[in-house]
Amino acid sequence: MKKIMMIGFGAMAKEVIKRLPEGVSVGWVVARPPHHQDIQQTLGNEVQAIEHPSLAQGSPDLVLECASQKAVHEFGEWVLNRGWKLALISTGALADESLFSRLQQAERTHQGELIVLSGAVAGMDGLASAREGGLDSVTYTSNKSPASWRGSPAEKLVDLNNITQPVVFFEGSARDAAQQFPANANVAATVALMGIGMDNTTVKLRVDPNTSRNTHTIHAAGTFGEFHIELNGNPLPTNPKTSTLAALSAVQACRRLVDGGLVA
Ligand SMILES: NC(=O)C1=CN([C@@H]2O[C@H](COP(=O)(O)OP(=O)(O)OC[C@H]3O[C@@H](n4cnc5c(N)ncnc54)[C@H](OP(=O)(O)O)[C@@H]3O)[C@@H](O)[C@H]2O)C=CC1
Ligand SMILES: O=C([O-])CC(=O)C(=O)O
Repeated sequence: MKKIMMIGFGAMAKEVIKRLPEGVSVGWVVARPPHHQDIQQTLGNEVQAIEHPSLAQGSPDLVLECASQKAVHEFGEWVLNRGWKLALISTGALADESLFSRLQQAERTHQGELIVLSGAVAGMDGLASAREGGLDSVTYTSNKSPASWRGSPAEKLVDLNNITQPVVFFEGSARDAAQQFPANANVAATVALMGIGMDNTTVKLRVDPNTSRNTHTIHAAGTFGEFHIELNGNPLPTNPKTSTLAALSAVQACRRLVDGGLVA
């Protein structure tokens, strides 16, 4: 049995736990104390609810971060310094150059592994392949409902309660998008990491009152040719910001623990 450590016990973590493949179980959940009772009641006393990975008894086969960019800052380096495997969903944390280089250093020094989950988008394998031949431009657009942007800085840029037409309220680099919208634009960072980087990837964030889906569009051009991907994702019923596919990408990472890396 492979044992994973979850960081976070919100909408995505709960969805991942529900869908864990056979042969994988949760050994530890890192969460703030108010969640501990819920964790023990839901998952039983075999699972350790802890405030920090250092409190874990034993070693996980994989640490799955499903929490926040802040959590990557708080725990990422510690986990990699132990030589553990760390899969990130809050990939926007890597827009912080200093954190990214510390995580890479820890990964190299301690033979840990830093995994960027593909999350809510598809096509990251093709984008990474295209990069090998040289990419001229990559543009990523995120289009979501007003509910998906609530609680983000979009509230100050557009009247989410009264819009009648789609509005692009942010256009800039992937680095700025990921840092200014930490709970909404991690995909911008993922696309940047797989393609032409945080400063050269153009990002547009758009609110659309006529959609209930999270639509991710990537346009990439380079030596390989050109591709255009549009992915219309269903949000999780428990969090309209978060696409179901993002949780499924974490489930797939768990499946690779038992099935090996044959199917990427
Ligand atoms: N890469 C991608 O494609 C995608 C990435 N995401 C990212 O995934 C993450 C999880 O999403 P989701 O589950 O829907 O979000 P939720 O807000 O539903 O849950 C996040 C949970 O993580 C906990 N958490 C956050 N920071 C910390 C911390 N520093 N220490 C301990 N616990 C922490 C929160 O605890 P508390 O209640 O105590 O605050 C909360 O329970 C988010 O960062 C989101 O932006 C989401 C979708 C796609
Ligand atoms: O789930 C999504 O649609 C994307 C998302 O929240 C993010 O990029 O942070």
